[in-house]
Amino acid sequence: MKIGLLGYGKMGKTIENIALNRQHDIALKVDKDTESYNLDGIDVAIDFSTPDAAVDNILKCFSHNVPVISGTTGWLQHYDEVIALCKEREGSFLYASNFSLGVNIFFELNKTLSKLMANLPEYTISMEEIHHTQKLDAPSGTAISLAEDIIKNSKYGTWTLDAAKPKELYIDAKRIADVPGTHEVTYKSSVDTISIKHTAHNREGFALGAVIAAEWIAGKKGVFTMKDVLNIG
Ligand SMILES: NC(=O)C1=CN([C@@H]2O[C@H](COP(=O)(O)OP(=O)(O)OC[C@H]3O[C@@H](n4cnc5c(N)ncnc54)[C@H](OP(=O)(O)O)[C@@H]3O)[C@@H](O)[C@H]2O)C=CC1
Ligand SMILES: O=C(O)C1=N[C@H](C(=O)O)C[C@H](O)C1
Repeated sequence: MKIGLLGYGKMGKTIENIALNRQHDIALKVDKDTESYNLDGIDVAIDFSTPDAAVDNILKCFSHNVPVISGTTGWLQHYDEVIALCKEREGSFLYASNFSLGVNIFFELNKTLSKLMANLPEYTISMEEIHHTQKLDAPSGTAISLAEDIIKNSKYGTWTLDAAKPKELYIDAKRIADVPGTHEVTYKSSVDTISIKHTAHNREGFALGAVIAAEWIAGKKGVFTMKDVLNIG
């Protein structure tokens, strides 16, 4: 498969190694200095760029009829318009806030736990996410996905980064050098604490999931999620 890497930073380079090991060609590498790029002959594009660049990259793939998967976070205020354009242009698109198998299992655990806790208002829920200091967005896309699933089954109407808003689900977004990505959800009452936690040890799980998703979407049309790829949940 000929892969185009839209974004060739920490994730783009990790994806390149895994894709080459799985016998794919990296036919295009795009970074901030790329003035324009040509998608001719690309089977699937993989976007791990920046919050400001992701939407343009994705729309360009729709225009050139190239299936695209995106792991870039921090652009979700445009998600609905991107999906509408994908459908209008009969494109192929998959966004995941986190491509790792472990986090996708963690998403399912989080949903199950939130349903079990739905009628127990004595528990206060909070979240913590920790990432490296180069990360541009906060909270992480993964934390937003977890929060949205918790909110559906809780008294909270929205999430917040402000600990002084007790009616909202608090996400403590910490930035510490070299941390690839840690997420924890905690339910606390006066008598006990329940918590679930996922810790990424490196970026390889994210990158392998992205390459598996790229292999899966090749030749398909539509809007997909990692649940379609992994057949879980
Ligand atoms: N969904 C998931 O599983 C995961 C998602 N992420 C997300 O992926 C994104 C990238 O992460 P990471 O690789 O760590 O970040 P990096 O900062 O290491 O890489 C970003 C890359 O995007 C490039 N870039 C900047 N502008 C453009 C543009 N207009 N078009 C194409 N590329 C551009 C940068 O170029 P230059 O090098 O020249 O600056 C750089 O190569 C982030 O949003 C992050 O949150 C990260 C890990 C897992
Ligand atoms: O920027 C990162 O590094 C990561 N970003 C994703 C997110 O925002 O959730 C996924 C992962 O946690 C690493």
